[in-house]
Amino acid sequence: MTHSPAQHAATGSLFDQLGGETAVAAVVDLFYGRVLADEALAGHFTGVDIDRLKRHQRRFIGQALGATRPYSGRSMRHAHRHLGITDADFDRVVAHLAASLAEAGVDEATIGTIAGKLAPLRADIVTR
Ligand code: HEM
Repeated sequence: MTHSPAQHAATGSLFDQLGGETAVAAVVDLFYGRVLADEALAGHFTGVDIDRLKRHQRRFIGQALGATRPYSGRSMRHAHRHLGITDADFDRVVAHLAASLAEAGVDEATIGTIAGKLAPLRADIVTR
């Protein structure tokens, strides 16, 4: 993260507070580093184009944080329905995202806010 959240806390969306596209891209890189290193999850990503996935994830997370540039990928249900994702998988992925945000210097309260935005997606992403 190039800016500490505190420098931006007074203005803008959560996206701007975190440092915009550059900061989100850094978090997404850390996030997939963790996910792909996790033996319990890596199998889901065999054969997946990770660069493309990172691009979509940057846009998706950006939008969830209030960026004006819209996410134009598939719905979460459509993107994940063939993957056989369990509740445990979902929990691991959210934990890796939280750890990546912490590693990038995002404070606990903001991480909680972001996790709260992702929690409702469980019903669309978990398929078994
Ligand atoms: C908060 C939770 C999650 C979010 C916000 C999220 C977000 C996304 C996004 C934006 C895409 C791209 C969709 C597209 O290509 O149009 C995607 C694809 C994908 N996600 Fe997730 N995801 C989440 C949880 C998970 C979990 C728990 C797993 C498996 C352990 C997973 C595995 C995948 C895979 C393998 C793809 C690529 C599918 C393909 O290209 O066929 N995701 N996800």
